Amino acid sequence: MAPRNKFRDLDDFVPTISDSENEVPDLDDSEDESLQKMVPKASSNNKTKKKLKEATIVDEDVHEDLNPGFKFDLEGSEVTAGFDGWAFDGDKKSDEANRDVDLDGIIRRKGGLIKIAGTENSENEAESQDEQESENEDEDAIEEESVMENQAGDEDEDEDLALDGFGMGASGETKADSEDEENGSGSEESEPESEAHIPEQGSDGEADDSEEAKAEFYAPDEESSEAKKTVHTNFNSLSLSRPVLKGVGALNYVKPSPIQSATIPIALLGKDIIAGAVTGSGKTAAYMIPIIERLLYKPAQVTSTRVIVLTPTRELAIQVSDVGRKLSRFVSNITYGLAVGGLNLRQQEQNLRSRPDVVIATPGRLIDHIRNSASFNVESVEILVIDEADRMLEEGFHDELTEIMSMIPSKRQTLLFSATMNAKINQLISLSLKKPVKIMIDPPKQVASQLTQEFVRIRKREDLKPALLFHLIKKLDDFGQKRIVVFVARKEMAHKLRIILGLLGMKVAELHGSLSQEQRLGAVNGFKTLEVPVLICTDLASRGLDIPKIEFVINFDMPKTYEIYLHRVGRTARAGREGRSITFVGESSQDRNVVKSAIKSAEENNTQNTVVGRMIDWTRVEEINGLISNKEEVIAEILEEEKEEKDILRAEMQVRKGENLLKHKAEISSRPRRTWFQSEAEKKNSKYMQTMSKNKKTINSKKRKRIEATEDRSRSYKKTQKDRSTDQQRTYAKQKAKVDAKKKKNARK
Ligand SMILES: Nc1ncnc2c1ncn2[C@@H]1O[C@H](COP(=O)(O)OP(=O)(O)OP(=O)(O)O)[C@@H](O)[C@H]1O
Repeated sequence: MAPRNKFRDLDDFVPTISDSENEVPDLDDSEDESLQKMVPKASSNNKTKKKLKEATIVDEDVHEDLNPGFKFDLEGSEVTAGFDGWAFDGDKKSDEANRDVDLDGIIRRKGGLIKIAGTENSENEAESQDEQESENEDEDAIEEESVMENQAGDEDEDEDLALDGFGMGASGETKADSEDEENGSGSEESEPESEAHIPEQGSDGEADDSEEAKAEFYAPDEESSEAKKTVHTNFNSLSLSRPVLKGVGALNYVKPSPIQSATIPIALLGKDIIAGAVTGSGKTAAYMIPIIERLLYKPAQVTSTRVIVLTPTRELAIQVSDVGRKLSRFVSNITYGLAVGGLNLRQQEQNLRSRPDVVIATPGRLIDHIRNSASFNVESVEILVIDEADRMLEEGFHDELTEIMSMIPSKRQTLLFSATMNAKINQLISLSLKKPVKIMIDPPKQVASQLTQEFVRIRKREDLKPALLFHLIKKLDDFGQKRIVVFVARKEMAHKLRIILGLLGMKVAELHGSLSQEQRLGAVNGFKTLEVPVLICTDLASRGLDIPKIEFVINFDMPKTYEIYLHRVGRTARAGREGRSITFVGESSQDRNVVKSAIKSAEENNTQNTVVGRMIDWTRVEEINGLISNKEEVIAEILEEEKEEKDILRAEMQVRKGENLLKHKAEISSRPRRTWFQSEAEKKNSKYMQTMSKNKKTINSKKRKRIEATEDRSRSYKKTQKDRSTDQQRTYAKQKAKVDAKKKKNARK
């Protein structure tokens, strides 16, 4: 029989999974549990029901399965959805719905994706891999120099890597320079995809919490220092049950990471926790292990959702569910469910109907399911985890979190995990934590110790960046055996780079918010299997992406803040492995500040030797750029062709949608309308109000009236079923005409 949890004997054991009042059951015979607590009370959650009634009713999302895929508009700034790609394939759409433009096919037709003359480094030609590697090493030796070493006497202005980090004043103040930003990516048309909302650390303008406030809010400091002091050198000493230990062992975890060692015992005690540890330090298992351990003791007969894990992105949710399933693979009766946007709503509904023990959710979709999915409820939730808590509290999830808090029982255990934890007490209060134990591992502003950080100063060669990227990828891994993640600020750039590199013979994948669910899954899975070893992504993918062995992270565009930089480079050098980041540095103060912070942090942590400058053979890069310049026209043609194909696909989709509508009209109109938490306009307003209150600015009456007017407008008119039906028929007719015209045109070609 599996060992019992030693904490059960402790006086201060606070139960969360409802085994508490009774004897500890045997693992394989949990029928002697008290049932009452697990049975949802009929009278509970009146508040929820009231809110349900009051909820705004908007259009039914009856055709979400017919999503025609993403439209890539290089002129616009369309963002369709947050990232949700992960190793999840339980939610496949029909082949018809999956049809997508074959961009690689177009690139190939235009002469790309084959090795083209002039793109190979001379040293690579007709040489064995060994020979090439040794040459690369030689060249690397020339290319790399320590940023920390003063290159006195070297007058070459471009390659002079000075003690202060490219003459950028690294050892000076890291505060934003007062001078104007003169370059950077200001020439781009649209907003960066997701960076803007991540505030600079310490720049939130809120005063630090007073000592008295902290003493009142948090558990005594001794509890957290005691937890950190007691280092568990193996999982056995954490008093976990055998099936859990087997699950941990199957993942090859030998030793608990510091955050796991400190938090697992406290979580097993049922206490609330606020935990922070650097990215890649094993936070997911730090909360999943105690959850699984506690679920072992749940009553067998009653199915109910006992644990909710909230994450900001669908990708992270899917990843957490993956880790949970793996860790509990030797536990027979733990079930998981997902409630995340972007995946098939009806399939999720079906799954949630069985009331899985653990539901991993993004906030909006969770609210949707609580309101609209028959027989799913959260009345028996006993543990709530908020992953990436800092981001959740910062990024406009406030209203959703408040709503969720009002729906789940207040008698629960709450666990907050984050890579950084800047949230102030007044932000945390709404989460109704009970004397949380605060456990912060590692100084927050630090990269993994096995990470080598390289910087390349771009100066006025912004336009050479695509060529430089190609040159670097070839140098780092000409044989496609290593995974390289490239971060860019905008999805348009990710797309364009895919085409440019494709035309130079290099197949790469893109990952950003304008892709459909299937495209994202395809990109991530192809990258995981090394089918496509280079993944170009925006910051949507910079958090939570845990793919084993990413060797290199290239920051094609410098992130806005050092915090985002930490998240990006945290994709490599995970769990004690080695990794390398290469960052292109422009001349803007923003770029300089990130370099300064990296160097300063390395100095403080005595890891100066891990920050190096990379010197570049710019002549070679210029040559590659020449090849790219010759292809401007082809690039434009590819984009045009892609757009046309997308238009056709979309139009065909509309036609099918129209046909379906007509065919299933009666059934569709008989479905109950879904209710939504907030309309888009309400959400925008709410975010605006939050920003205003955060910035402590008062809104003048004019602005307030304008906001109220928008709010009223968004609520005053709701489409009727008839309106919708007329709209759809009109669209159907239009799209059909369009498709016919296109088909005719193509036939003439
Ligand atoms: N005790 C352990 N021993 C070895 N590897 C571990 C251990 N715990 C976790 N890992 C591995 O470390 C990697 C990072 O873990 P995880 O994604 O949970 O980190 P994280 O702190 O949540 O990162 P992020 O903040 O980026 O989400 C994963 O591949 C995970 O399997």
